[in-house]
Amino acid sequence: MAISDLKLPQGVTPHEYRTPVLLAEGLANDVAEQLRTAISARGEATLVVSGGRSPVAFFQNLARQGLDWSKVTITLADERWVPVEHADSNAGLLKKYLLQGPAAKARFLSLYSAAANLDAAAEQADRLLAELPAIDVLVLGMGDDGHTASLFPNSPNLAEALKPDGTRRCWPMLAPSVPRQRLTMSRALLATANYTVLSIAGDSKLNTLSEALASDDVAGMPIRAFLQPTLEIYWCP
Ligand SMILES: O=C(O)[C@H](O)[C@@H](O)[C@H](O)[C@H](O)COP(=O)(O)O
Repeated sequence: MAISDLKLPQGVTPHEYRTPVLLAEGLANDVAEQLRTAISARGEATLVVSGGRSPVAFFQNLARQGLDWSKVTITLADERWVPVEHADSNAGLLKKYLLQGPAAKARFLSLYSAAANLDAAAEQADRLLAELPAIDVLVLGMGDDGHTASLFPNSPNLAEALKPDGTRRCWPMLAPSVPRQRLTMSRALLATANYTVLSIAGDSKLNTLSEALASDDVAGMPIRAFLQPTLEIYWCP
């Protein structure tokens, strides 16, 4: 199966690449172009990315792009509630692969804080995100269970975090896998992005996407909240 075999809703555009290397290059070029356009228009740009295992090559390619990184604010769609030195920290991943060379000049906003507990950390991140300028580019990933960001099926707070008109920007969430304690941007905040990308690789993610397209039960598979105009889906086998 290829992404061209799926019947995508109007306004959801597939971008197919032959290999993960080509996808990482293509996505980095397109994201950089969006950021340059935002800087020309407003004098600044805001990028929200996801963590996980797959975005490393994309981050490395993006860090090499010529743009005025001092005008870019970067933050995460979601974070594991662990300090930046921890192997599972998404901020740690960004520091290692994206905030390097000229891209180290970007302003990074961390969702993580060493608060008393996860709820307090989410409240602190919520206050921080009130300062986030308009999101120009959002890059989402997707898990095989249909989660995106840290909007996990069956997590406490999921219904609140998925409210299309919710006013809270960050929620504490529990993932089924370690580290379980997560912080996620709400659906309502994520939905404000001007250019939204879903970046996925491999057949199993394509099967998950196909399953997600077959129903509109958003709580069952939170990625469904984003399978609507406008979304750019980057995929490679
Ligand atoms: O911190 C995280 O884990 C994420 O932001 C998460 O939503 C991720 O994007 C998906 O789990 C897909 O991860 P992979 O792309 O590594 O498979």
